Amino acid sequence: MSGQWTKDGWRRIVEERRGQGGTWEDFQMPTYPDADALGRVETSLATMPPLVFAGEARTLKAQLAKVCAGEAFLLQGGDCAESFSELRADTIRDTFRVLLQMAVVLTFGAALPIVKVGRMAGQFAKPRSAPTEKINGVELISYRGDMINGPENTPDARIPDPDRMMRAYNQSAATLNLLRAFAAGGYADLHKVHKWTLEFASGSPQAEQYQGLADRIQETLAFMEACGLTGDRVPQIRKTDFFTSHEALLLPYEEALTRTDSTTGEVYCCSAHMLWIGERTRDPKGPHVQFMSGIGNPIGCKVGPSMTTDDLLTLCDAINPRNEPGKLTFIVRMGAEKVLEKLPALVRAAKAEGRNVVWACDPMHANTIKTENGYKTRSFDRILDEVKAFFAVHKAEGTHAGGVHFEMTGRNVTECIGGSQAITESGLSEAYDTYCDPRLNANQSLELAFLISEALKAERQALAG
Ligand SMILES: O=C[C@H](O)[C@H](O)COP(=O)(O)O
Ligand SMILES: C=C(OP(=O)(O)O)C(=O)O
Repeated sequence: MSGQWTKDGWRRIVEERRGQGGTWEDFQMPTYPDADALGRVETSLATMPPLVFAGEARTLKAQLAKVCAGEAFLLQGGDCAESFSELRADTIRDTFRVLLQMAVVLTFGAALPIVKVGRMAGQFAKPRSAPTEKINGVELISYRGDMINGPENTPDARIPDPDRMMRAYNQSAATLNLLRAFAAGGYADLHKVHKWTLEFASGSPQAEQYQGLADRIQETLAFMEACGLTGDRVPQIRKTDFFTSHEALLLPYEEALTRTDSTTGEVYCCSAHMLWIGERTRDPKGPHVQFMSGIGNPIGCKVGPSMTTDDLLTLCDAINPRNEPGKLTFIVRMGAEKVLEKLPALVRAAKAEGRNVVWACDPMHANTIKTENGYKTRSFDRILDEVKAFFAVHKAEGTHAGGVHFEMTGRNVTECIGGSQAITESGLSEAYDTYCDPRLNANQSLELAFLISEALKAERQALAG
């Protein structure tokens, strides 16, 4: 990137493309019909309080540095797309508690701290394969997430509306407020490990397996307390760190929430602790990489099968020029076979060049299929295959399989097929509620966590010889 970075520098790239006949949609952003209204929203967002504090983003970076060193494991998960109509305390709580359950399960397998990052409190913008979609024979502007336009199948709903950014900001603030309260206010206390089981999940094989684990944790806590190691002395027993993340796709919003940290003079995007760049917008010369190259937050970057080693190293230079551990997480989403074929060269190149990166596996995005009855879905087995392949590559390369990234929900949806609940294609219609892509439900998420936990345990035992 040439010249001094500024938070609006990405606009030059968009304008240059527009000068050549391109559009905002070329960069997965909308063309707003009312430019004045957009300007007004940007100005007022820029005066709103930040959603996160830069010091929290640095804490996450420090925890991710431990992942980079093989001393921790990253669990990142949440909705494909958050929605305005589903802002409810129980929805937030249910996703949060499944993430807590998964973290407990993974801690046992990895014998490592689990860094917990939600796709929550800001995941409102979606990249799409096409600018329009045909619904019941009518061509509509594609739905791009509640922060941009509405999901209803009418031409009016699909018009990009900048006021939606303000609503996304407010919903993110409310969600984050509750997440902070849950994380530090007693809900995440390990003594409550039994209470985290969701009512509808009780009786399932995962719930039973989880209850067994919860019993062991209760016994361990009683033993620790007998030894004087109470929650007052070990704060991790009573509360947890929980961070937020989303795809930083809508750059006018991200720019408006970008601030200079008064304690360090560094610039942070204060819309979330961690931001990621999507597979469709990771062009090293594109506006998204340009924007992300100047902010101090930990950054994720999706890595699909077309990633070249040159681009990977260029992205390291652009996003992490100081080669800080914990700054850059590559989130690999290739599909099971392609991971085995394409990931080794990328891992080898980063290793040979001494690049400090976290490697995480997103087994969702390259495994989407469309069923005969018209649903987008993902198969539990394919998801598991991709995770296994990701672990196998890192084992062979002598690198740390650092984490996992899921689209999941704490609700009892039927969007992905398979798992021990054996959801079938014909059963998808029972509770198919996603606004974009299919999510794992609570049981499937926990089941996957147990299977990954076994893989982590095997890795640990193999290393111990
Ligand atoms: O979550 C990822 C993308 O937004 C999503 O897969 C795009 O879906 P589409 O191919 O239906 O546009
Ligand atoms: C759009 C997403 O993923 P990808 O960029 O990998 O397709 C996502 O994670 O929501």
